[in-house]
Amino acid sequence: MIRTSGLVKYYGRIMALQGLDMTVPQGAIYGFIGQNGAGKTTTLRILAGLLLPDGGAAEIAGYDVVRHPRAVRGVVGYMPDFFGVYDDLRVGEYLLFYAAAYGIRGQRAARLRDDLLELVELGDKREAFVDTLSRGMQQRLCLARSLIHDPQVLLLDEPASGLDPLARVEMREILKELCRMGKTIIISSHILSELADLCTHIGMVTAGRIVRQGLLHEVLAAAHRRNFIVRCYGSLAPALAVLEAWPGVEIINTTEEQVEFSLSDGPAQVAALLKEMISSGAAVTHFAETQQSLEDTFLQLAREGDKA
Ligand SMILES: Nc1ncnc2c1ncn2[C@@H]1O[C@H](COP(=O)(O)OP(=O)(O)OP(=O)(O)O)[C@@H](O)[C@H]1O
Repeated sequence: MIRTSGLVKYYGRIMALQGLDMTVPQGAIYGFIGQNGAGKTTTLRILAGLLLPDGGAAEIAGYDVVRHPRAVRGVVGYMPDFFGVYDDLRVGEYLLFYAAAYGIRGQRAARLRDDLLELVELGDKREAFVDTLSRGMQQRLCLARSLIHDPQVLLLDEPASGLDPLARVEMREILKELCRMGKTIIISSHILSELADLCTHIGMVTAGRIVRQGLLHEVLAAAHRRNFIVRCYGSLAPALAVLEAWPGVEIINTTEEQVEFSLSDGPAQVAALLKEMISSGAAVTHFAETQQSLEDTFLQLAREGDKA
């Protein structure tokens, strides 16, 4: 449905995209996760046909974004991370204005306006001035605007940014409804946990490259190193010496009381490691696994991506 290969984009000397390969299957809600400056907006703008790449290729619903920009704009709805609203324009007029830009007028436009306002739960705000809406309502109006030409694909740049928790839940419910309607959706965010219970797929971008992508649960499972904490009675040095020599161990943090480390091995290796610590003289009082948060998983993936 959406595919980029080796996508490259420069801003002057800055190489914002460094060969980005993205694959988004039809009907997916694809969480496009990356820290500030990773290249999310640049990728989405290229996919929306608003920016030309300097190298590589991108295709949406069979259309090449460089060779068929008009066709691409017809199948894509784009919601930017920053958008302006107009003074002295009512909510209903705002949507009619965008409908007219797509050549939709008259009764058809009025019906569309009402249906879209219903979908984004702004039915009772039709006559309100756009600049009096709350941030969450403006985001939903912008989403309605991006749906005006019934696009198959939605590109949403940080749609939940600046929203309070309730407004986030409302946005999430609308996106799930759009997914049920058969849309393919890319949502960018720098917060993995924000997308984890919404997305079917995930792509993690670091420094202009995708470092992991695929089904959400597969990406998380592949990334899932397990974190442990070990404490000793007396010196930690014997335990630390074993950890430093053990293949696959990454020491995360050492204090006077404890060592925190991560390991990707299964239970047999974990047991062997503990046994080795004890036989090398460590008086282990505590050896336990800690819960790794989604954010930790993301940071770890980003680190692994940087090393690759
Ligand atoms: N118009 C521009 N001129 C110069 N550099 C730019 C421009 N737009 C983006 N960049 C740079 O390109 C890189 C990627 O930026 P991009 O906005 O695509 O990242 P992002 O992942 O969307 O970040 P954010 O979450 O902060 O929006 C960054 O280093 C950024 O500073």
